[in-house]
Amino acid sequence: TRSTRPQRMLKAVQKNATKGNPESVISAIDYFCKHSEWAMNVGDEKGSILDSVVTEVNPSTVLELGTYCGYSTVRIARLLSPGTKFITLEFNPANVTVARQIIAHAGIQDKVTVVEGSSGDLIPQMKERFGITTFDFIFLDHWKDRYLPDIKLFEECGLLRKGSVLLADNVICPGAPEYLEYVRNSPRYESRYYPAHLEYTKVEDGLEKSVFLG
Ligand SMILES: Nc1ncnc2c1ncn2CCOCCNC(=O)c1cc(-c2ccc(F)cc2)cc(O)c1O
Ligand SMILES: [Mg+2]
Repeated sequence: TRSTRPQRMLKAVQKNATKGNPESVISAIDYFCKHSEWAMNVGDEKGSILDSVVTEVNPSTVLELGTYCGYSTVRIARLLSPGTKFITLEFNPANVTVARQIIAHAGIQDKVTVVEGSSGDLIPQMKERFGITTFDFIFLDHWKDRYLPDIKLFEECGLLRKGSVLLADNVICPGAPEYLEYVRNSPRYESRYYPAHLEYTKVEDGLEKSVFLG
């Protein structure tokens, strides 16, 4: 049967990227998406903003919601200090399989744990299953209508501390209007919008960075 887009992306990485070199994996995926097939990776423009926020926060604990093929996972992991606890959640088992292989090709498999499941089920398990007290940095890139319920879940589960940074992809396209309204109007967050474009297109999109104030 016909391969899937993530499988074709994996083949492109295995063919064009140098094993153990995260930068070459990132470039190979961006090249594939620009010249072969568009895919919903955060991409290079928004990816550079992601890089700068991760570098600024220098987190000890990281959570990513929505691994997909592992592109942003590799972007984040390559910037983390040794010993950082990094967990990424992916709902689709076929994507988990592809992501693990792309992450392994980049050589950062020891820096991150890929967990299969939905955010609503897994977030309440973070403390008991992974020994997390709070997350320093959270990247939201999963179902856009889960952003708001999940940020409330983080609060309820005591997974945020004063200064925790949440960075949300696609707040314009596909959009997360209820999430934006919440973080921009809540006294418990300091929010800032980073304008950019939908990955590999000229369509307007951007990232919202929200700092939990405690
Ligand atoms: N652990 C978890 N818990 C819950 N749900 C989970 C999960 N893990 C995965 N999922 C399921 C959702 O995963 C994918 C979410 N991402 C997107 O849908 C997305 C879509 C576009 C896009 C598409 C078409 C256009 F025309 C324009 C834009 C662009 C993006 O940058 C996107 O990120
Ligand atoms: Mg996205």
